[in-house]
Amino acid sequence: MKVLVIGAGNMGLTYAEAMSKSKLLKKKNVMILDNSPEKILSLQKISHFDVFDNMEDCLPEADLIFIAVKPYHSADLFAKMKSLINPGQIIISIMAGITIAAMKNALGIQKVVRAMPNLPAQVGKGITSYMASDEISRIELLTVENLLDTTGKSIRVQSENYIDASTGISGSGPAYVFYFMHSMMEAALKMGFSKNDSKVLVSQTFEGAVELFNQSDLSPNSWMDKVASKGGTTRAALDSMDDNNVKDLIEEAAYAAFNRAVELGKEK
Ligand SMILES: NC(=O)C1=CN([C@@H]2O[C@H](COP(=O)(O)OP(=O)(O)OC[C@H]3O[C@@H](n4cnc5c(N)ncnc54)[C@H](O)[C@@H]3O)[C@@H](O)[C@H]2O)C=CC1
Ligand SMILES: O=C(O)[C@@H]1CCC=N1
Repeated sequence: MKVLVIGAGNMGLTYAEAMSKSKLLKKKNVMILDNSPEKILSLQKISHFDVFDNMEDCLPEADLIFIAVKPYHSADLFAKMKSLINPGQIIISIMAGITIAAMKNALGIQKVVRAMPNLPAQVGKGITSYMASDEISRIELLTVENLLDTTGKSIRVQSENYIDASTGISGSGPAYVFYFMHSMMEAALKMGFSKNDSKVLVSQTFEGAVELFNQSDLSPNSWMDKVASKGGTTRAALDSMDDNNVKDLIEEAAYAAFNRAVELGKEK
């Protein structure tokens, strides 16, 4: 099996590396295509898979094609792909918003998977939601799932609405966590800690809290109660967050990303 990744950016490169290191594919079975001359130059220096700058040299060879360009580059890309693609090939798109119907229509093919991964895929801790068109067989679906899982975990959903929704939760979610980390690091700096100590205090707090959560069945609320003593410091912080509607604002932010994903799918 040969896989072509189109777009050697944050996500495309992550998938190419994860797949080429996995037992599913040999290094030489992963191809990567980009149209940026600088990207090609840097890839040729470091990468252990075949690098291409010309679609005609790689697309016809591929059984499976990962599309990892920005949504606003998709129309141009589809126009270039259309005459080279064949109906047996499987497309896996990780582009936010771009629907299965739009890809089928633009490429004139039927076997399409739409997936929404996230950036922790770079360290094998990604979470991907995905949905496949009916024309993908069970065996093909298993292969797709195995490839997606080279970057972490995955869930299959039955409606594309959940792909847009998961964009608002897990796709964009790492940035919300970094936002929270940044705010806590700023507070630590203001309190007089060095940059390095601020970083350690915050990162270890996040890592420890996530580990506690993962190793138990307790809800986040139950864990909050374990940290907060009656009349104590944590209660003062949580009350301040409640008074400022932080919970509602976070929910609103997640919905803003969800709605933007839906909008992206409607843009030409
Ligand atoms: N960055 C993230 O955390 C996530 C991104 N995504 C989705 O992944 C996709 C890629 O995002 P990033 O990797 O962050 O973008 P990026 O900008 O890092 O990479 C995109 C790459 O595509 C290349 N490219 C553009 N047009 C091309 C063409 N016609 N042919 C070949 N190569 C072309 C660019 O030169 C660039 O190297 C986006 O559609 C985004 O919605 C999904 C989940 C998470
Ligand atoms: O911001 C974006 O549009 C992409 C999709 C999810 C994460 N990054």
